[in-house]
Amino acid sequence: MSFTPSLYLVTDTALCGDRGVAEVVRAAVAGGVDAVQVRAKHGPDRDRLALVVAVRDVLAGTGVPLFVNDAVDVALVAGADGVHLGQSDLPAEQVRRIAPGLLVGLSVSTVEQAQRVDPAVVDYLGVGPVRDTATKPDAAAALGAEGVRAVVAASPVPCVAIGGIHPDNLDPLRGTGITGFCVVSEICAADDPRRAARALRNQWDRA
Ligand SMILES: Cc1ncc(COP(=O)(O)OP(=O)(O)O)c(N)n1
Ligand SMILES: Cc1nc(C(=O)O)sc1CCOP(=O)(O)O
Ligand SMILES: [Mg+2]
Repeated sequence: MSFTPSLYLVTDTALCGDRGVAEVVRAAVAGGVDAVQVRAKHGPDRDRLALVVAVRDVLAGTGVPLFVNDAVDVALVAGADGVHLGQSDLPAEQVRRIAPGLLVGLSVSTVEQAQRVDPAVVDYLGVGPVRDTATKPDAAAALGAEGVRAVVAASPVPCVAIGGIHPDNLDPLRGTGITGFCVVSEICAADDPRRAARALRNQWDRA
């Protein structure tokens, strides 16, 4: 299956606040989000699993695929659709071997990393960061739109851009070859996540 989302939400539990991640996801999907990744970097696996299951239940019947950040075991136990791996996470080859039913996403921030991707084991790339972002202080150097274009050109699989993407800097990403883009804070920290998602989706679809 080819994974080519337009608007991919990556969750941040703290930014979602008292509303909870699952309710923010529900609103964001109503606004046009077409892929979701649960990214919970802190806390016990039991809590991570409960969060993924809650989001899975919100997404049931919507057709929106669910990814889990980093944790292949949690993705399998929760019945998620895929896992997103970074350059320091488990190698994609091994993950594909032990979990052939999961979609696999991989983070890249250089042309060389994209050139090394095996399309038999990786389904899509997260290319970033586009801009510096407080959401991931340990991200690589910002690529800008031209950097994203170069990485996408080197990739054998579909790419989404990530990192510091907001309405005021989205348009330059058009024409870089990405199929879509990811946001965390623009939706998770929004007063109205549905409206924020709808605005991003309309802006992107207005190609
Ligand atoms: C779609 C997408 N792209 C990139 C990332 C970043 O993954 P990683 O480099 O492993 O960093 P953490 O998210 O684990 O801090 C992502 N999560 N999703
Ligand atoms: C999770 C993540 N990965 C990145 C990468 O560059 O790989 S940047 C990032 C955080 C993106 O958050 P925001 O939309 O709030 O800037
Ligand atoms: Mg990771």
